[in-house]
Amino acid sequence: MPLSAVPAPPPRTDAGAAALASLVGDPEQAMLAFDFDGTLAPIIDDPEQAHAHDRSLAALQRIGPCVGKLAVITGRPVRTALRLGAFAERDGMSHLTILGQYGAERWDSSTGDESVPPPPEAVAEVRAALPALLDSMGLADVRIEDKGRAVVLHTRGLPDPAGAQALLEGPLAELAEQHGLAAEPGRFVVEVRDPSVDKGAALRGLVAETDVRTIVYAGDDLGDLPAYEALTVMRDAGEVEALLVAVASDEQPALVPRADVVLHGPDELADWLERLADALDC
Ligand SMILES: O=P(O)(O)OC[C@H]1O[C@H](O[C@H]2O[C@H](CO)[C@@H](O)[C@H](O)[C@H]2O)[C@H](O)[C@@H](O)[C@@H]1O
Repeated sequence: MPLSAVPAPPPRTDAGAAALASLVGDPEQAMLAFDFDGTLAPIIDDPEQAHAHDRSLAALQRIGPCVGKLAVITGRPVRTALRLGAFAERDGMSHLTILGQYGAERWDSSTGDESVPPPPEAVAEVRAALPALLDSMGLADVRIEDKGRAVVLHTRGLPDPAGAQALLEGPLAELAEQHGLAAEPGRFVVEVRDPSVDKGAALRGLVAETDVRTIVYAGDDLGDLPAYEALTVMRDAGEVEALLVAVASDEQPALVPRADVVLHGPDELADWLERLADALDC
């Protein structure tokens, strides 16, 4: 692959460079998979107002027809991801699968079919207990996002978001455990949900059914670590080539040491995707 065909910055690992060469050399055998918030969509205070980055979407519309698979693997419900990314209305996305709520939900652009199983009753029980708990902790201003299968407590926008999150983690873990759920931390959020689904299993399932050889995965937060882990295991076993992209932030550096390519925020991901579209000549 000529140097000019490598989207900058080049991978800092040999395994990442090999995966990028495979992607550019044989895009039909490749899957590009993305987290949504903090990766495709810039982080903002109100989760209802988040939107996918225009330039990333435009680049993906160019890239989509050239590759075997596009995927969005997100903590968002699929219907929310569809609304915030307007994925169903876009050209070039005929190979897109959205796996929502960490893989519990699914939508495929090729058929328009969506699978949204009913939420566990335990989540509604936790949701009902939250106002009293937050009141008792002096944290009544915490934003509650009810996703049906999960409930998310947001501390972004509070005067001390990190302090409020630290205060919440213990009591929420206890409440979640009482209901057979788990409290998972993220970027100024704690999410109470069923821990039996994760992005690693979701990604593995999609790889198994699509027969792709090269996978790119881009993420920014702790919920993306299982996808990194799954790809690392598959790569080390020689099953796939994998390129791990970290969309890094001061808030969450956990993915950086494990990434092949480190980008700083969704704007830099948009730049990288535009260069990739040029390299693929799509
Ligand atoms: O898997 P993802 O697509 O990254 O979804 C994970 C969670 O992201 C959302 O929260 C994050 O984005 C918000 C909007 O920018 C921001 O306010 C918050 O601080 C971030 O943590 C979302 O609201 C959650 O439901 C997702 O679980």
